[in-house]
Amino acid sequence: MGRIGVDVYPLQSGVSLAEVETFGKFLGGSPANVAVAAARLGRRTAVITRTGEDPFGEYLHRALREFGVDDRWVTPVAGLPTPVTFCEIFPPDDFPLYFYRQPKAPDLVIHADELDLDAIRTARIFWTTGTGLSEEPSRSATFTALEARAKSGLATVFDLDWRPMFWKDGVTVAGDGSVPEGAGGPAAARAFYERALAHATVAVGNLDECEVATGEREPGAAARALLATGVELAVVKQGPKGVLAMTRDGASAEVPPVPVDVVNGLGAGDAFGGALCHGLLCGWELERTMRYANAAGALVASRLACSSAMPYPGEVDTVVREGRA
Ligand SMILES: Nc1ncnc2c1ncn2[C@@H]1O[C@H](COP(=O)(O)OP(=O)(O)O)[C@@H](O)[C@H]1O
Ligand SMILES: O=C(O)C[C@@H](O)[C@H](O)C(=O)COP(=O)(O)O
Repeated sequence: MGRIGVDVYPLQSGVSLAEVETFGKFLGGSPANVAVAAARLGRRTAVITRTGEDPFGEYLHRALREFGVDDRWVTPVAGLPTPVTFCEIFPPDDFPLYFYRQPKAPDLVIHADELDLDAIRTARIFWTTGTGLSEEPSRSATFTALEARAKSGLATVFDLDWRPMFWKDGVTVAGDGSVPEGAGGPAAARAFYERALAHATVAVGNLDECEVATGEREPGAAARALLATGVELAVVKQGPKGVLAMTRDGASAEVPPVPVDVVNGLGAGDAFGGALCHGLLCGWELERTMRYANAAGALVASRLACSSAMPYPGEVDTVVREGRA
């Protein structure tokens, strides 16, 4: 549940958008990418989101269906354009994103009373992200969905997904923990993140995101701080440094990165997420799941796109086996 948009990515690397001449068009938006990634690995997936009532919205429906992702819970919002996202590609580690989500992204207009709570309750995995908490009515809808999951005994993943540009800065959280509508910044985000994590069983984030959510950026301390919010599994992604995961019952797995020639690091986290879902659904032990997700992330870092670059099981198996993407 959450963000969707059209990624308009340069077909030239190492140049600023001012110089790019040609672009490719891809389905994007982190949670939508995660659904695509899990579908590529053979899972039955769906997304809950909204698009504009425009040709890009139509494209996203078509792309979801082509990827095998159920689009029945994707509805149009009249009067708002489908968001587009540009990036610049400066390998190996600089990939600035330029989000065009004005005046408001349709995916932040998800209303709680329009949710199919039966479907949300019974999904074997429910995945949502921090961006959904950045504005109303999406914030309340995200909490409603998470609350519906709370006693399900099924995996509920909260992806910290910190995108500061979606949060309005400059207003601090009031003493009672409430935040005026439209106010934001990391302090406000943390209060909402804590509330979301209280309903989640799995937390996943990169180091910047862990710092926003917990104040910690040393991987072990961040994982422990996430566990302290009540989740059963904390996953700290470290980009080219691999991943650390810890469970509430004391297990941990630290997996080194798979060496890779990076083309575009964007989407690695979402590939990782889809593979994490696959490992959880397979019931694999922690270390195996982390190695698999790590390999899926590295594979997408070696490719230009996000959604259409998500790997098939044979590709991930080969990287796990050979230790190189
Ligand atoms: N340059 C890279 N080399 C090898 N593995 C990578 C690289 N970038 C990402 N990965 C893998 O993908 C995972 C997610 O990437 P990361 O950049 O940490 O997430 P996000 O995209 O959410 O910030 C990493 O934990 C790692 O397993
Ligand atoms: O998340 C977005 O809205 C932009 C995405 O479309 C893009 O695919 C991306 O940045 C993926 O995020 P990541 O996997 O966390 O790098």
